Amino acid sequence: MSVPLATEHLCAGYDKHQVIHDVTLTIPAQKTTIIVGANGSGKSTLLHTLARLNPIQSGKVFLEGTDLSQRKRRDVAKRMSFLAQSSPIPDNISVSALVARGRYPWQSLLYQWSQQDENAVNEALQVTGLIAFKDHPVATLSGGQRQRCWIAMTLAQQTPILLLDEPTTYLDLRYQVDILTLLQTLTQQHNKTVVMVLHDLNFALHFADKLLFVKDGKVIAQLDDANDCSAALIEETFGVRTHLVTDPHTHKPIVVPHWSADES
Ligand SMILES: Nc1ncnc2c1ncn2[C@@H]1O[C@H](COP(=O)(O)OP(=O)(O)OP(=O)(O)O)[C@@H](O)[C@H]1O
Repeated sequence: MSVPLATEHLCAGYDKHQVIHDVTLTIPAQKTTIIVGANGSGKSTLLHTLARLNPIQSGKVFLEGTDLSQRKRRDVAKRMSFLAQSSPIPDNISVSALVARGRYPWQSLLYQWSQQDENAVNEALQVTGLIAFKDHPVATLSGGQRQRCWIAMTLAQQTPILLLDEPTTYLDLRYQVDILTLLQTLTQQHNKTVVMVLHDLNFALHFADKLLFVKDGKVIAQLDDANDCSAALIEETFGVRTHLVTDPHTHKPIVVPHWSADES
């Protein structure tokens, strides 16, 4: 099985401003990789660069063992989908029409809308709990429901690799758990590879098979086991003092911030 995504000495950013510095990493196949780090540390820039939405300044990104920059656009879109932090909603678009946009790499002049496209859209609506809203205009939905539409669109693309930038933004606790569980099911039962940025450290520690800690544009730790996370690493990454306790059910760590200077 080839490595879905990897970087070698990757440097990336905006014009002359370098944000990502010399990052070498591998994304494991059919697992969930979660990128964590402070605001402005470069998580989104890294994810965008993996998705080829940001130019590489130096170094390389490899998609399934081949140089990403050499792959054709449509070919990349069949292998890898990307959910941005926020996107403008097209005017008057319905939920099912937005989700159907996820099918774009599979369409061509010769190959128009098919039963397979219809099934992919319905399945994506089903798993995100949106069937009842399929004919509603997206603009009339709540922030959380809209977010589920975007996730459904990403799922409808039916790619083996999914990159998601903070997919649980706006979601209440139930849908945060539901969406992260759904993404976990995709890796465990449907052979998908998921890479996402997540702000909630406890969800990250629970759901990640691999954790990437980003600080000042560098990946300062790549953990294959959440139990290798330490309060020292969290303090280095976020500048916050914490202690870790073990969840008695999952045996995974839970991060508890030190609420006052008295806690040492
Ligand atoms: N389009 C852009 N043009 C120029 N600079 C940008 C752009 N997007 C981000 N940056 C800069 O790159 C740096 C990293 O930003 P990035 O969005 O990657 O961080 P992040 O870790 O995802 O932050 P957050 O947690 O707040 O979403 C910041 O200094 C930011 O100002």
